[in-house]
Amino acid sequence: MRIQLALDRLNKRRCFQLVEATKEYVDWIEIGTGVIKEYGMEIIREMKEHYPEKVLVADMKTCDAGEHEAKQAFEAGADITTVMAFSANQTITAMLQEARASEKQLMVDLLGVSDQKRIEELAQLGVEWMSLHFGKDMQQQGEGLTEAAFSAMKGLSGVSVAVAGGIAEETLPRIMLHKPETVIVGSAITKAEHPGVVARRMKEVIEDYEVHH
Ligand SMILES: O=C(CO)[C@H](O)[C@H](O)COP(=O)(O)O
Repeated sequence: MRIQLALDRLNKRRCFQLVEATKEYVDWIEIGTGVIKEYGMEIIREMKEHYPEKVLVADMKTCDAGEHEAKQAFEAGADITTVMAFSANQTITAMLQEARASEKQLMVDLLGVSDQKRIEELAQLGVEWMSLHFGKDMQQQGEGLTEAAFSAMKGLSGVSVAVAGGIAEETLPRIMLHKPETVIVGSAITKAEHPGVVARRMKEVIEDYEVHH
């Protein structure tokens, strides 16, 4: 299990400070959608230049014009770009083709999509990464990702799972039970008084779980 640090609702300077403070404990770096809207592809380029060893996720949340947006993200240095699960199959297929041509990857964001048929259809299209996502605004009310959401992912062959949405030190143990390949953590680290300390503790919790399971 790896940690993907999600950089959302932050200015560029703070994004770089947070990566510097947590880089020993996080595996992947995500430039959040709002940060991309603010700074464009430039921040993807700069982050990759500073941290070439890190897998860089551009959370483009594409929903149309897939080929163009995948090219944009990959050419800027992203290793993974994201697309919304409700997008047309043509969008997803075009992005998968771009990803394969550049030897990069596509992650499908399941925000708002829980239909088993759609999830299976995505797998059949050749999607290799899906993220179960409990949205920021939904986090104001509700208990987070349900067992049903995790169940929908069971039995899909060739699909790696990421989980996102309000994951914190307290909720991490419940998430780990489902053994996702990637745990996406934003605010719990980026809004912490000591981001490096929280990232280290979360990494330790994961490592400890992996030793014992
Ligand atoms: O994609 C996102 C928001 O759309 C975030 O990256 C994801 O939800 C993780 O952030 P947080 O831990 O703060 O919820």
